[in-house]
Amino acid sequence: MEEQITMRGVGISFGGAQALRDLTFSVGRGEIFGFLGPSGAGKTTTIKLLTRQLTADEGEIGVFGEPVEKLAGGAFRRIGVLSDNSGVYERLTVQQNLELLAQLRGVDKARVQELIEAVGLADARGKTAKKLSRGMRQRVMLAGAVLHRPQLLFLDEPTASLDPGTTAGIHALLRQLNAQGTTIFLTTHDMEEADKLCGRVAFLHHGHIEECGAPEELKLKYAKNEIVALLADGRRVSAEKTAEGLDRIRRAAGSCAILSVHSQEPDLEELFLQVTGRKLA
Ligand SMILES: Nc1ncnc2c1ncn2[C@@H]1O[C@H](COP(=O)(O)OP(=O)(O)OP(=O)(O)O)[C@@H](O)[C@H]1O
Repeated sequence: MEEQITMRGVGISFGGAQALRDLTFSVGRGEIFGFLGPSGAGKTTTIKLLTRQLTADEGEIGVFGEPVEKLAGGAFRRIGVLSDNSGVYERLTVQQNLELLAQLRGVDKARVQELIEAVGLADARGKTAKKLSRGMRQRVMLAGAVLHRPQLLFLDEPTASLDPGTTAGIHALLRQLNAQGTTIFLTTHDMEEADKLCGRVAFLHHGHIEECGAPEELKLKYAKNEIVALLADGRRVSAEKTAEGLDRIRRAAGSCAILSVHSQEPDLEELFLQVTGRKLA
């Protein structure tokens, strides 16, 4: 798979405190890659390194197959970023904000209309930015980040503290962009979001990747070697996930019907706790 992002042995410290150490991972073209970690784990710092807002103390960083320090202006036009630094002009309306950006990026106005609809702001297009709710503002910034159909999109906690409806709308837009070819690097501490959206996730803990893989793969890897049967009399019987375990359940059930047998798979939240010893939020 053509690599859009690579990091090898990357480290950075701030005033003697190591924020990232030996960070090594890559993201291939067309992926939605989730970078998961609690507050302070180093997620934003990683995005800043990948977008050249910071320089690493050690290691190699590549974007579009080139060392990040060699990326020229043209390459940056293929990148979109939504982060804490993203902003809107308070006195301009939703539409004016996006039209201004479109003009700066040489994007046609029809794309602005298309995105205003896609992020569900058609009714708010004439509202000035200072009157927007947090969720609306976030959607304007997201529309701004993807106006130019970037090949690679960095999203720093795109749905943090948004209501479920707005979150679902943003997820739909991200899936659509991804289907059209945009590779997405997304930080979050919402495990459900990661599970729904991401093909692969990395668990970041104290500036280091502790685990990386497809959510389903990780769930299987850390699945307890256990099956649980639900019996018709309401009992739950658990046993080892082997032929003997199944026999044991049959014996325990006796003449009682076995309604279901499930293997115990952890969700990503439990997995993160298991791998890092720490809760995500
Ligand atoms: N410019 C800076 N100067 C000093 N310390 C910094 C700077 N930027 C980040 N840090 C420190 O580096 C560590 C990682 O911060 P970072 O913002 O990358 O975490 P994060 O995972 O994005 O957290 P959050 O989810 O709260 O945004 C933290 O300990 C933070 O205090």
